[in-house]
Parts: sequence; C-alpha cells; structure tokens
Amino acid sequence: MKLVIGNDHAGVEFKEKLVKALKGRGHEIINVGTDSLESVDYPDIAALVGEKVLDGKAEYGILICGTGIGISIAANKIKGIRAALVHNEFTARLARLHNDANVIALGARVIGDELGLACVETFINTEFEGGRHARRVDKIER
Ligand SMILES: O=C(CO)[C@H](O)[C@H](O)[C@H](O)COP(=O)(O)O
Repeated sequence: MKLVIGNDHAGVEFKEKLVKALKGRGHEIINVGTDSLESVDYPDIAALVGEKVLDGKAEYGILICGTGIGISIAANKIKGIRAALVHNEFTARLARLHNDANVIALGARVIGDELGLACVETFINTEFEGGRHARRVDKIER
C-alpha cells in the first residue's frame, strides 16, 4: 500500500523505525517529515501529508509529533482530512470502521514502537463500515 508519513523533530526516531518496519512489510512510503532533530513546526508537516492524501498520491497518511495532539489538530483543519489520534489497536480500528479516517496520528513520546506499528497496520487494513456512520461523516464534511 502507498502511504505518506510526516513528523516533526519529536518523531524522527520513531518515524525511522516505523518506516523500516512498514517497508519490510511491502508498503511504499513517501516521507515528507523532517529527518533532523532541529525544531520544525508540526502544522507545516500536517499540511504536506494532507496534500498527498487529498491528491491521491497516498492511500493514507501517518502523522507523528510528540503527543500526536498538535499535528492531528492541524490536519483536521484541512477540508477532506479526517485525522484520528490513536493510542491503541481498538481506537485504530474504530477510526477506520466508524470515522473513515484517512490519516492516523501517533504520539512518539506516548506510544511504544511495537504498538505504534500495530496501530498503523490495523488502521490501514480496516475498511469503513458505512451505513449510519456514512451519514455522520457526511455531516462532518459539510
Ligand atoms: O507534541 C507536539 C505537539 O502536540 C510537538 O511534537 C512538540 O513536541 C511539542 O509541541 C513540544 O515542542 P518542543 O518545541 O519540542 O518543545
């Protein structure tokens, strides 16, 4: 699957591990995050990831900052982006099943490497359930 990943300075190490693991599982990764520990502003990264998802260059986006909070707030300002801050496999699954989220946000200073990878795999492998949830997602979009 084609995925776009973006991170700020707080998420460099976690991003590197995640990218390595995802590539190892056959995914194609577009990296628009920083690879340096020098401070950058997470809204700029959220914008880059949002653009790739909306352009169809990637099926899903992955966003990483220290907590996942700032970068998900920023991404959710972009029309058409539904970013879910996820802390476990349950919320990763529900973000797709019920919310049709197209971006997963993770906190590098919150989540462990293995759990973060499991969350991403669960997220990208879960289909939107539609039905009553489609009506609600439509209302969000409007
Ligand atoms: O978690 C974040 C935003 O929600 C960011 O990744 C930053 O780490 C956080 O804002 C702290 O910023 P700092 O410049 O690294 O102190």
